[in-house]
Parts: sequence; structure tokens; C-alpha cells
Amino acid sequence: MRTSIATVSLSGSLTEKLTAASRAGFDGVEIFENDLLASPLTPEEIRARCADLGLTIDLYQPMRDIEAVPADEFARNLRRARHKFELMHRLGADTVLVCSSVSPLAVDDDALAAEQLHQLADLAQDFGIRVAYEALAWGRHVSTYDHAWRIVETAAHPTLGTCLDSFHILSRGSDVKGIEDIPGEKIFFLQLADAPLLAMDVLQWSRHYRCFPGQGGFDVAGLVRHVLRTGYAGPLSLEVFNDVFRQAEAGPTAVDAHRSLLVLQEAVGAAALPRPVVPTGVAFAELVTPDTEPVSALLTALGFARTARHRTKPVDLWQQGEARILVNTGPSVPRGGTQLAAIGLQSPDPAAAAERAEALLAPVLPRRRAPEDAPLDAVAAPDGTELFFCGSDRWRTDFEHLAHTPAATDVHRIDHLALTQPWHHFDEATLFHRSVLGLHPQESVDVADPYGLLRSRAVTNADGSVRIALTVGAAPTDDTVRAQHIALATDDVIAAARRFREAGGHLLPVPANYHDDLAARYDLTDEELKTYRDLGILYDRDAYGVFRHCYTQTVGRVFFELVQRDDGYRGYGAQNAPVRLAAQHAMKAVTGG
Ligand SMILES: O=C(O)c1ccc(O)c(O)c1
Ligand SMILES: [Mg+2]
Repeated sequence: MRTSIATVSLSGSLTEKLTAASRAGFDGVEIFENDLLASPLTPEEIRARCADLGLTIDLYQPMRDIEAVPADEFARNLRRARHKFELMHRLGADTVLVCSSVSPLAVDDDALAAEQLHQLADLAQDFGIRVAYEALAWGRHVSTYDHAWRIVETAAHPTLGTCLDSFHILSRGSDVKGIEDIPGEKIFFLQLADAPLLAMDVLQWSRHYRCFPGQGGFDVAGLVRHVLRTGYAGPLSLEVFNDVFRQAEAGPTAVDAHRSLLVLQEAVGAAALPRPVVPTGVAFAELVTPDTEPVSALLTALGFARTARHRTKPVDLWQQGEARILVNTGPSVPRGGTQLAAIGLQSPDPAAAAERAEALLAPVLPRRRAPEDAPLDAVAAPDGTELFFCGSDRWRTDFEHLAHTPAATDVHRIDHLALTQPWHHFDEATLFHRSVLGLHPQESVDVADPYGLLRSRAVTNADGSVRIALTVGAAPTDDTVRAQHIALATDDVIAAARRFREAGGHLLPVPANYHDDLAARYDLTDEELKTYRDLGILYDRDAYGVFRHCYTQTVGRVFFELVQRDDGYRGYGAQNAPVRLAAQHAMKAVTGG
């Protein structure tokens, strides 16, 4: 199907918006009046620019407060409309959106609304223009799609149809089955937006929190299925008012937007994409570091052994059980020091995984490898983390065995990876991991940091062998908040923590108040509490089991967590995160880094 995006969904000047939409692969745009008014380009130049970029102008919008008003007011509205139709003629746009009136002058009279819309459509017809009437969820007298359709039906004019907007329909909880009662050719336009399920004033909700389909809580795909059954053949068009997208760079937002429509079309059976290939484990996590010494010291204290070295690159493999950490000392030294730069995902079909990623507009990374190295398919996640799809263990043949003392046996694998997202890429990151990797997003949780509020959302595969926690702050944040971490699974966190400390590692100290509170919340023995206090072990329970975990010091942007999940605990200790973050801030204040 054709895809389109409203210019209001992207940041920048009209030219920047059009360029971003075109580059991301959209076929057309809805031009928002404000973007046109603020543009130095003439309508003819905008038309030419769109044509050069391969974009059609699918809609001009909005016209407001047109219908069900006193005659003198309506005469003024027609005068205004004539101007806009002349403008649209110059633009080469053939459909205008009229949204239901919010004016105090409007009366509750469907017959009058229909009669006036009929007159407007008559005028539009002279210009070869179609009028699409849309119910705003907060319209004064018309606020539901079925009501708007009844008025359009009554008006019975060939150049008058309706515009359906998923936000207005789903935010009001309307019954979407009724969409199928509208003949497809009378649906002149379809606007799509999702939104998080918030209990708030619907106008504020719409103007600030809309997001792309698949990023919120609405069943947008379900609505689209009903629309397609009517025979609707127009574009799928995104109309997203969102405070974050208004501020973020237009290019990546447009790609995120187009990806959401690809996923949506797949969901409704309107497009076939390569099937998702869900990763079956974490092959490795790769740290890039300007200075190996502190990283080596930390890994050694955690019980890892340096088992192998890459044949052609300055990369060492550290291993303990099935946990594998690559330490890369070149070529690019990251700003902010050591960071988690790449994740190797065990994949049943790496080539197919990369094909899907590419089809969903993920940047495919050039293979930086020597001729004899195993080929690795890799893409970049929205935060820049490189994701390698590893089939079998062939990647390990690129490494030469190093003599080493055996690793400890406390850690058996990587439990999860926590990646902090740039503040304007959070919704994109969730949709990316879900659609590209086929991982399931868990509930989003809020976490209080002493200097801000964070949001965290995990994405996992079915058996929990791949878990990635995505975290974001509301605004650009400091280094503590930006830290990433690798959580290591152990069957005995107490033994692992002790061993780490005896080997010279520093555990993150946890305030006594935390453990006093644990004593109040859970029936733990004094002995247990004493051990937890001593080692800085945090504790949580969910409906399934118990979670105990502790943290190492931070190197650059990275720290480690030792975690013990018992009896199928499913979470990540989110309830303890504020204490952990405060302790990390405090530690930083003491050590200065
Ligand atoms: O918020 C608004 O005013 C507005 C305008 C035009 C639309 O198509 C819409 O869905 C909302
Ligand atoms: Mg709309």
C-alpha cells in the first residue's frame, strides 16, 4: 500500500521534513498548514520539491470550524475555503481535511452540518478537490467517527467523504467493527497513530503523546483490518503529534515511522517481509575500551579467564561458563571510555535475520573482517549498538587459544544486557527490538533516579535466554544514568560476590536503610540480612520467585551485575533500581569518576 506521513510528525523546516520523508521511503505527505505558512517556498516550489523527491501531496490540512454555524459565519468560512482551494490547486493537492468544529458558534444540528458540508464540497468540486471530514475526539458536537460518517452520508455529495483517524477512534473506545458499514470509496483518507494508554484529557493526549503504530497501547492493526475490508485503497498515513519527535532529528524519526508502517502492513497481511528469526541466546557481549587494564582487572575479579585472542584484531575473548565477553581495544576509542558496543546474538539463521533487519530499514553494517574471518551479519540498533547474528560457534574460530588459568565457576551465562537509549529513541528502540529481532516487550516501568525519572522496558525471547533491558531518561542525562551493564547469571550470588571481593573487586555499597526496609518487607533471617548488608546484595520477589543481585564498580560507562534468579523470577529488580542509582551517584561523587 502507499505510505504517507503528515509533516507535523517530523521536526525541522518543511524542506527538511520532506527530505526526511522521502529518504525514509514514504510515497507521500500530508502538508500541515503551519508548515506551509512558515516556509519561504512558494506553493509551486513546494510542489516541485515534492515531485523531485518522489512524494505526492496526499492531503492538505486542517480546515477547522467550518460546519453547523450561522449563515453569516458560514459565508466567511466559504470565502476562506476558496482561498485554500486556490492554494491547493497551486500545490497540486487534491484532498483537504476538515475536522469537526470545536467553535462555540457551532450548533448541535446534523442537518445543518450536512447541508453546509454539501455546499463546501460543491465549491471544492469546482477546483477538482475532495473534502475529507474527520471527527476530532474533542469536537464540540461531532466527536465520533460514526457520527461524522452519518453527516457525510446525509450530505450525499460525490466530493465529500470521511477521514478516519485511529487516534480519535481508539482514544474514545469506539466500536471499530462499525467502520465496515462505511463504503470504502467514501473513506477519503486514513490517518494512523498509536498512543500509550494514559488516563488524561483527550486533547492533551492527542497533541503530545501520539506515537507510531506498534509503539503504544492501541490495536491500530485491528482497526486497519476493518478499514481494508471496506475496500479502502488510499494511503496509510501517519499523523503523530509528539513532543519528543518534534525535537528529535527528522531523518531517524522518519525511518522509525516508516518501519512502523512496514510492520503494520505485515500484521494486516498487506505486505510480506522476511520472517522474524528470534535469537536463541547471547553469544557474546563486546566492550570497546581505550584502556584494557581496569576492564581486565574487573573481569579477572569476576572469575573470567582470557581464553583467546582474535587472529587479526585487537580483541580478546574472556570466558566463564557460557558467558563470553569480548574486549576490543581498537580502533575507535569511545567518548566516555569503556562501553558496550556490540552484542552477539545466537541465531538459527543469521542471513535470514539480517534480511529481515534490512527489510525493516535497520542499517546493515559493513563486514569489517579479514578474508579468513568467519562472515558475521550485523546491523545497528537505534542506539548504535552493533548486533551480530551468530550461527553456530563459527565466530570463535577467528580466535586463537591463549594459555590461561581456568575460569571460576560462579557465573554460567549472561542473564541480561541493559542498554541506555538516547532520550529521543526509546519508542523506536522498543519497536526495533520487537519487529527486527522478534523479541517481546514487557511492561514499561518507571524508575526514580536522584536526578531524574527513568523509564525501563525489557524485551525478551520466549525462554528468557535473551533479555535486553532498554532504559531512558526524559531528557539528556548524565554518565551515571547513561551507564550500560552486563548482568551475569549465577546460582549462588553470595558465593560469587564473596569471591569477587576476595579477588580484589569492589562491590557497590548499599545504604543500611535499604536493608532495614527489606527486614520490614520480608521475613528474612538475621543471618541472611547480615550477609546481604555485608555484600551489598539487593533482594526482590515477584509472583514466581526470588531475585538477589549486586553490582560492581563502573568502568567507563559499563558495570556488571551478579544475579541469582530462583524459582522462575521474571523481573530485573526494578524496585531496587532507585537505590542502586543513588549508590552509583554517591560512589561517583567519592571517586570522582
Ligand atoms: O489536534 C488537532 O487539532 C488535529 C488537527 C487535525 C487532525 O487531523 C487531527 O487528528 C488533530
Ligand atoms: Mg487526524
